[in-house]
Order: sequence, then C-alpha cells, then structure tokens
Amino acid sequence: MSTSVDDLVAAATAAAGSVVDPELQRSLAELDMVRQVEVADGRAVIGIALTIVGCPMADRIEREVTAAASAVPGIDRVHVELTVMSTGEREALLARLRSGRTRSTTPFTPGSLTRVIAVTSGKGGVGKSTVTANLAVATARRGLRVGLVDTDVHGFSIPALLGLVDDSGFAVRPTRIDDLVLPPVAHGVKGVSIGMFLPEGSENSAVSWRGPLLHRTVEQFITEVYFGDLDVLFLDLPPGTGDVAISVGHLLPHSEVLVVTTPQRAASGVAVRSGLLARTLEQKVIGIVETMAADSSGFAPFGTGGGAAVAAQLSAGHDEVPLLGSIPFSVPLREAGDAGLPIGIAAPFDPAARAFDDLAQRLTTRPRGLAGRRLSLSVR
Ligand SMILES: Nc1ncnc2c1ncn2[C@@H]1O[C@H](COP(=O)(O)OP(=O)(O)OP(=O)(O)O)[C@@H](O)[C@H]1O
Repeated sequence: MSTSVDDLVAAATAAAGSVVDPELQRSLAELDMVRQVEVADGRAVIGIALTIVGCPMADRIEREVTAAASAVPGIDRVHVELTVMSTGEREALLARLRSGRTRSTTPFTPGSLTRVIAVTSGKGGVGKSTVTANLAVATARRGLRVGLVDTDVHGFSIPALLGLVDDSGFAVRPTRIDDLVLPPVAHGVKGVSIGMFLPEGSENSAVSWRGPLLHRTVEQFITEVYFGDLDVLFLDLPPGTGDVAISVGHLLPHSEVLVVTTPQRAASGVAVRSGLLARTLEQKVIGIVETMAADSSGFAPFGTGGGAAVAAQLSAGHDEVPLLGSIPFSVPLREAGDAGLPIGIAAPFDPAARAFDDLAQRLTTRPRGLAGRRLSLSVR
C-alpha cells in the first residue's frame, strides 16, 4: 500500500516539529517554526523559520530536522530551507514565551513551582562553585529541569566548570531574541553568569561593581533571562555575607539556602555566619554540604567535623539543619572542573560523583518548605 503525498507531508511536518530547539528547549512545533512542507518523489522540502538572523543554532536545527524527516518511511532526501521570522511573528513568540509576564517581573515568585536554592559559603575557595555546578548537573540527570545563575561577580567560575567557554577560555555569549536572553545549556543545565555579559575586550578585567549595580544585575538575571519552566533554580552566591547575598534575599525571599564548608574548623566558623545572614533575610537554611572531606583511604587534608559543627550550630534553637552531603577530596573532581566537565560525566565511578548523586537525590526528595508560598486550594 503506497502512502499518499498528504500523509507524507503530515509525517514530515510532525517529524520536523518534534525537533527541540536547543536554546529554547521547546519543540519546533510549539514554537511555530515549521513552515511549508512539500514532498515529491521521496524528496521533502521543509521550511524552518528561525527566530533571529544568524541564529547560532541554525546548523544544529537543520541537521536534526533533516535526520528526523529522513527517518519517515517514504522520504529518502530532505532539503531544509531556513528563513527568519518576521518582527511580528517574533514578538508574538516572545509574548507567548513570557506567558503574559512583562519584562520586569520575575517568574520565580513564591507561588511558582520552581524551587530556588542559593548556595553560599563563608570563606572563598572552599569548593562552593564546584558543588553548585556538579549538584546542578546531578539534579538534571535525575530528570529535573534545572537552571543555574552564577552571581559570583568577583570569582565567576560556573562557565568554565560547565564547559561554557570559547577557545580563549572566555564565557560564551548567550543568544538574544530581541530583549530576551537565552541561557546556554550544558549537560542539561541552563546556565547564566556575570562572565557572559562582560563587555567585549574586558573579559579578563576585574569586576568592581558596587551594590546597586550588583543588585540590578542579579535582578536582570532573574527577570530577563528566559529559563522556561524549571523545577529547580540554583544560585551560586559569592562567598561571605556581602551585597549579592542580601540582594538575593530581598529579590527571592522564598529561596532556600545551602551552606558549603570544608571540614576545617576555621572555614566552618565563617560558614555559620552566611547561614545566619540567610535567616535574617527570612530564607530557610535547608542543609550543609561538606566538601574536600576525608576520602575512602582516610586522607583528610582539611581535617574532619566542620560540616557537622556548622549543622549543629545552625540547628541550635531552630528547626534541624541537616548535614545533607559530604563530598570527598578528589583529584578527578578537580581535574574534571579544569576540563569543563562535571564529575558525573568525566569519572562517573569516582566517589565524589556518587556523593553528588546522593546529594541530588536527598535534596530533591526532601519536601519543599511552604513558607511564603500560596497554596492553590479553592473552596467550592
Ligand atoms: N572535593 C574536592 N576535591 C578536590 N578539589 C576540589 C574539591 N572541591 C573543589 N576543589 C578544587 O578547589 C578549588 C576551589 O573550588 P571552587 O572554585 O569550587 O571554590 P569556591 O568556593 O567556589 O571559590 P570562590 O567562590 O572563592 O571563587 C578548585 O580548584 C576546585 O577544583
């Protein structure tokens, strides 16, 4: 039985429409990007309207549409014709993506379904960004939709840790559709960092912004970046109790806070302070993560006990703050970070990789606090 041309056109349209835009993470059908489709003598011509001229994902979309349509029985050749949406079409798409929100409002309200987790530490260099990046990837590998905002202005390292850097080692530039910023995606995590927005030519300069500018930048990250629907949004905060931590507390008071420390007493004493700051901002401290902890051979370069000590101090007189995970000191973890790879991909059997999987599991199976949230109950 031969397939009619109409059936082939319908099958090719569905196949092209099922391809997912790598940046918007929605199907081309949902984005209304599949245009005229014609099939004759086994050859399909498929029109795809890209969002912007010079879309960096054009090649990938073309390849994936070709592969999807070629898999349709009865189609043996595919030609993809790339065009660009008109201004009106693009504006309509942006309005749909924002779901009616205006530019300056955050989608991460207390009533939203996205859990916001800010990762903080007392001292610098204790492994906070390594924890945040690897925890985000481990969470995405559990099937959750994950975003990551790097607010560590002075020491932004998330782009390098996730491999979101160009050949010169500079953070990649996000694509923009008009005023909408699309976060680059790495290992299932949508990530943005201050490093991606530094003016061209000054990528190596020190960022010396003052409080109001930092506040505005953090605000822009959570209002103007298009994350789509997320299950979890992680924020990598700068170490200590400075302006950014306070801005995040004000902008996202329902965010939960995870405190990272090493086992060293000196680091843990300071880590307690970042937890106490979170409390004064009415954020909930949900747990402690100890990193650079003793490995399975008993090698403990930073001693032992710091994580438990921070947990005990922050629990005193409050709800219990558990020690949620302990990441061992691991050379493969350091090497993976230098190579821009998460440990779960570079060395999945390393004890540190398993520790991140356990941490992601514990974190995502913990019930989310209801503080500050609207319950969607209605009385009939
Ligand atoms: N568990 C670990 N085992 C071995 N090395 C680690 C571990 N965690 C982090 N490191 C290494 O320690 C260094 C500091 O880590 P990282 O940049 O994550 O710290 P940080 O607390 O985010 O620093 P800052 O916020 O001050 O920039 C990096 O070289 C990283 O590879």
